[in-house]
Amino acid sequence: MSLHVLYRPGSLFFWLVGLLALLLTVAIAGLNAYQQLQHEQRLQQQQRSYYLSRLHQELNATLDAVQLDVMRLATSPLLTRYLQQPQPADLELLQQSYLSLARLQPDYDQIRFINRAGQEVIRINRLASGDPYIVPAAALQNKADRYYIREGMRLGVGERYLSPLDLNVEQGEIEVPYKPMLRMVMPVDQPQREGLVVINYRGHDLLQQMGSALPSPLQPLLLNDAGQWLLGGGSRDWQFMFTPQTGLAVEMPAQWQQIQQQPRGAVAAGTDCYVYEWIRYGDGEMNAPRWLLGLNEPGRSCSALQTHYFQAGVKWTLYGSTIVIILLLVWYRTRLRQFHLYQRIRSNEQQLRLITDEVGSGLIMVDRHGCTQWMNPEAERLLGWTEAELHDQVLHPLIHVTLSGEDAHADDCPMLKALSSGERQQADREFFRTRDGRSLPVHTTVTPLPNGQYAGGAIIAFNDDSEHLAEETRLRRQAMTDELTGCLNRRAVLQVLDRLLLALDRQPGVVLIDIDFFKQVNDHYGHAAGDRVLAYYAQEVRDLLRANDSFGRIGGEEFLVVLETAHAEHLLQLAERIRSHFDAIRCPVDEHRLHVTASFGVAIHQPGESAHALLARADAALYLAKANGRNRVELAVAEEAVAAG
Ligand SMILES: Nc1nc2c(ncn2[C@@H]2O[C@H](COP(=O)(O)OP(=O)(O)OP(=O)(O)O)[C@@H](O)[C@H]2O)c(=O)[nH]1
Repeated sequence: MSLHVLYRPGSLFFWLVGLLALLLTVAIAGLNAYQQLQHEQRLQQQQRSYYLSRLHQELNATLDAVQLDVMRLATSPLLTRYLQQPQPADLELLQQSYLSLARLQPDYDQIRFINRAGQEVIRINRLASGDPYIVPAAALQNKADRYYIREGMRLGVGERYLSPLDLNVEQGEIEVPYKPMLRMVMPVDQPQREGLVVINYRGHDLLQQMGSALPSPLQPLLLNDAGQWLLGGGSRDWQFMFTPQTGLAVEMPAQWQQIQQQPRGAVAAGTDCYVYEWIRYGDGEMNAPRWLLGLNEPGRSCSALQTHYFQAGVKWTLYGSTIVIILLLVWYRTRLRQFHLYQRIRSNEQQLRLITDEVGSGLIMVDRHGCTQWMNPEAERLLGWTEAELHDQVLHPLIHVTLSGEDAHADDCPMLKALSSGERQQADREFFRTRDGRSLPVHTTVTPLPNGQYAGGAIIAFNDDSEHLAEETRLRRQAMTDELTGCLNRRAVLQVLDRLLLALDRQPGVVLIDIDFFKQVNDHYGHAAGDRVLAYYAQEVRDLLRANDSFGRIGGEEFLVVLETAHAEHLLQLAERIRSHFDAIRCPVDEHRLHVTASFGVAIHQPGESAHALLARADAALYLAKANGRNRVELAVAEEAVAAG
């Protein structure tokens, strides 16, 4: 009957579980956001690498073509022959071949062969229309003071030199419109240094191609080794040609520091993000400047992804936490309800226990097998057993007995009937064996239990019926007893006779006793004295009878003795014994001692004879005794004898 709960709502355990769930949610949201971020970062990295490599390829492809041409010109057999034996015809052939190349490559602004003294030997220029032409010998200049000539002369055999990318300067002035220019130089060695082949490459197309290599809104970036803008800086492009102190070193020194230290990376530039990579064209035989190649992601900060996923992480953490908190609240509410319910059940249980403790009936609960599960104090008191002693004991064979104290049959057990039928059983009179072996009369009701833990079991409610039984017995006895004399009354003694007549193996006999002249006792001593006489002689008769004999008062001063089995002689002897006893004794009434006699009519039952006929014959014998002088015994004659007489 006791209930248990594991924990209260709001207990430490509850909040620990809640906290754990919250932490778990935050951890899952965080981990998820972190994994997503990593995935996105990988994708972003791949995308950036891809776009950078496209720019790089664009640059390489263009410069490879220039390099191929400069190498072809520098190692030309015709040039070798001319240098060994200078012939005007070979010079002209060389000029024509340079001119042809210039026609094929419109981006080649100039193609020159310059001797080791820095003097131009062959020079192809372009007109404003773009058509190439051979610069006449008179217009050829000495370029020994130019930086690219000095750089070229310092190269080893087979090496090349690529100049920085800058704007073309003509006669000390920056040519307008701007003409971005690269110079690729390769020495000519036969085997000693004879001079240099120089191709001036116009970078305009290359920069344009790089500009269109990226999808919008990405923009290519190209800066020189000093961080000065060549491409992608808008108005800052080529600014260094006019003002040397420009570029990233000036614009954003902190980021420039980082850029210089890292071969590749990304830096924030205002609201933009610059993704960069340091590159250098060519292999080990190419002496080329370092460039900063990059792409600009306008309007997108470098930490956009982290910010996005941080915000997503925070958002999902908030969502998750909200859901967890709602679930916790729902859980808390449910637990609270359960707890209140539990408290109510416990309080009901306590009330029920109080009620069952205080109730005047014994209560026993059995399970479906009839085994005791619980009993109240009254049941313990009535039976003398404790709950612990009877717990799980099969109840019926232990306590259910018959009136005579023998074990009751299972078919007659109301508890077993209720368990098997599921119907309430009521029994007005059963007997339970107490612990000390007494038979306790009980009034019992057995109610099956339909639901709950003990479904299929039953509650046995019983009350001590001892007093009721005693009262019943007293009333029954009273109903059979003659109040005045204490012997059986007329109805009871005649019932005894009727019952005996039904038993075939018996031959009952009767003695009818009538006190003589009783009227005179009444008349002389009073009615109360008469009563006392009646009681006195009735007791005297009782004393002379055996236990099996029945004795009752059937009329005013008339009594009947019924013997279960009798012979005429035996019956006559009994009647005579009573008669002589009456005659011999005196009944004390006040100061008097009364001598009272009686007359007796004796009859033996004849087969088939009714009680009425038997009594009629006894009455006839009594009448005869009265008629013959009273204080005597007369045996009734048999029916045939009466008929014969
Ligand atoms: N005191 C008392 N008298 C009773 C009781 N019942 C009947 N009587 C009286 O018993 C008397 C019976 O009288 P009778 O029938 O004439 O018989 P008797 O006087 O005994 O005469 P015999 O039977 O012929 O010897 C009556 O006076 C009744 O009133 C009783 O319970 N108590």
